[in-house]
Amino acid sequence: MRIDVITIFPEYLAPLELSLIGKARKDGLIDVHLHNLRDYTHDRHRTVDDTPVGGGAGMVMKPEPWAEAFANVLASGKGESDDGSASPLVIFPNPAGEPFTQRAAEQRAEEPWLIFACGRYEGIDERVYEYLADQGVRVALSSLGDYVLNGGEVAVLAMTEAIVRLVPGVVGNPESIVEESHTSGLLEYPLYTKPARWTSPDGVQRDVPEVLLSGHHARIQKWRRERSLERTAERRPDLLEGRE
Ligand SMILES: CN1CCC[C@H](Cn2ccc3ccc(-c4n[nH]c(N)c4C#N)cc32)C1
Repeated sequence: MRIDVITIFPEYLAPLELSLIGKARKDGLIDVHLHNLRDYTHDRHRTVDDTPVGGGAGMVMKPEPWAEAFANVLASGKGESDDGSASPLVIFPNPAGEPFTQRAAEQRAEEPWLIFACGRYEGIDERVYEYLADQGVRVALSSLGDYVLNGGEVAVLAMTEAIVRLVPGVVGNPESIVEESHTSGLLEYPLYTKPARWTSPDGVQRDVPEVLLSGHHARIQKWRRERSLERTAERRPDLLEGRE
């Protein structure tokens, strides 16, 4: 998988060199390229924004630098993708976008080439989306959640982690991405490790649930499913709507 990120803050994406994603890059499972949108400006101040037409607060990102950046990234990616024919999915993190869910992460993990476009200020001139679509580029607007961030970079970090961990070979034990929250459609069951009895700093002796020490896998599996259903009903009843 190739991932390109266009941003005015490439340093925000430094965490993509760390941990699981960093190792996937070293192992050649993914190829990440960062692009500074300001490199596609031609004025002394490297201007990427201007006032909103029609009035309103804040600034809007100008279309010209984005068009130049996409022309460059699309050309460089086509040249480098394995069969040269991969067509990218361009993802704009956007609070007005479709919710980014585990299902969306699974779908994006199938893509050979993703381009993330990080907006800032009040957002990007609408004509950029229209222009890309008219060029036949697949475009998706995805929202990380129902709250307002200051730009797309934090969303790209989260989306990239959720997507890349599903790429075959990235996570050592594929089993560990099967039972987790949201993959099964339910919230994850409570987790415990050793010691079986922990005396917490307040002096309370806290035991691991007996069933987990029984070695009886069917009972353990039943207990875990019951706890998942219980906490999903309590914290996220919306996930249970429409289930059998
Ligand atoms: C006051 N205005 C309101 C509109 C957004 C402006 C900041 N901004 C500019 C580009 C941009 C991209 C994503 C997000 C964002 N916010 N929340 C999420 N779940 C996002 C996602 N994905 C936010 C962004 C600030």
